[in-house]
Amino acid sequence: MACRAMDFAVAIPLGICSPQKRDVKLFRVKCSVVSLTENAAVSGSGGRPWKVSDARLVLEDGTIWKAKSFGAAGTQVGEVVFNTSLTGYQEILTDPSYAGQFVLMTNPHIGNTGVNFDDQESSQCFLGGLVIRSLSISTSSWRCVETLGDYLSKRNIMGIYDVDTRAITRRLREDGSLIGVLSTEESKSDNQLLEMARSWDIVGVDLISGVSCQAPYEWVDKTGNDWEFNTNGRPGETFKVVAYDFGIKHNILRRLASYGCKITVVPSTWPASETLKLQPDGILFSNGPGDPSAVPYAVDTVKELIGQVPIFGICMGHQLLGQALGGKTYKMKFGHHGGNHPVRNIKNGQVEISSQNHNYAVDPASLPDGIEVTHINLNDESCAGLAFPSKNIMSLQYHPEASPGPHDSDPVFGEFVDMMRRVKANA
Ligand SMILES: NC(=O)CC[C@H](N)C(=O)O
Repeated sequence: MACRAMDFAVAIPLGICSPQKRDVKLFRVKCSVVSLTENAAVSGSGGRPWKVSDARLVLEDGTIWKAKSFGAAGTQVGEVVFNTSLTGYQEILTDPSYAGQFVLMTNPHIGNTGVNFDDQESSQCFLGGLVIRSLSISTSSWRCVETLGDYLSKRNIMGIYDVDTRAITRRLREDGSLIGVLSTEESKSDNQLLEMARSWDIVGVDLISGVSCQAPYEWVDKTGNDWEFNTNGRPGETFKVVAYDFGIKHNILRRLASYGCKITVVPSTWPASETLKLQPDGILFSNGPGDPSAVPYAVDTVKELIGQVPIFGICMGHQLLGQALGGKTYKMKFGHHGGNHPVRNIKNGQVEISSQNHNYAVDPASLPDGIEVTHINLNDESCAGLAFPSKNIMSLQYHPEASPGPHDSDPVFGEFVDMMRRVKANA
């Protein structure tokens, strides 16, 4: 890695700007830049380590936010959601549940650790784009293999920076998630982009079919020894799990493998009858993008499998279980997205600091008798977990596989294994 001192022009906002007009002052500072190669530091114009060009984010409420682009150029429509994680931008970029969405990071400083290929949650970026306040002018991490900008460019994902993310977040908190259009194309007028935003919708769209695997496969990767944090109580026996891929994150598979599961991953449309032929000890319904009401075929599959073998649902999987059990899901105002959301585990009274990414939730009042709410989101008291003990079902609305710093939610994988062991022993 090469390290050199360079001059950079840095835009500093003077006070709070209106969305239409930025009042910025440029001054030059001396910075130390760590680049991946001698040339990579000057991949953009004017000696800057990133490409600089004008971009706009046009929201369906008619506001226009001037920004600079990095990553891919073009025009893209999506739903804007804000994520309160301080870091983990790479896991966010590769979480298939963000398909169709622009992720706005509330942490203003993004990109400083670059990107590595070990932390990916899937092999692709499915999100619509990334919206950040400040793109780090230097990249420094022993694990880094690429800058964030280069990573996005190669994957044709748009990013914008130098935008007032705090003001947009406040708007989303007041008005709820909004559809927006990101564009680097000067030929498109503001009105054209606004029209695009207003004529697009994410509700009712099956986004799962675009992210699920095409054919079943066996998961072989394990949580590497360096990263393993839970070596206690590992069962000696192996449990066969079929994992439905609605947009599955690799760490769900790694944590299941770490707890002794042998996993077959199957596509979202995989018939229940074929799953039962594999004689699994348990079934996992994964996370996934979009509206659970847009995938009735998945709800039908879940219905057919309920009561057959122990089931664990995560996020979209939890929502599909909620519907399959006769309950309703609803769209939240701006959802939960971040690595620092408190959840109360009602079973043991403990509070878990959790990773979350969802815009829909299960309405617990709509569920039939016998189903228990096991977890509550402490930010808004919404349902964060369910159990249906008589049918050996458990589910979480958030992401126990994520390691947003704490590993508070990891033991739930052990609970799933215990449930499979119990059922196997009584068979
Ligand atoms: N992470 C997920 O599985 C998200 C579920 C669903 N797409 C939602 O937004 O609520």
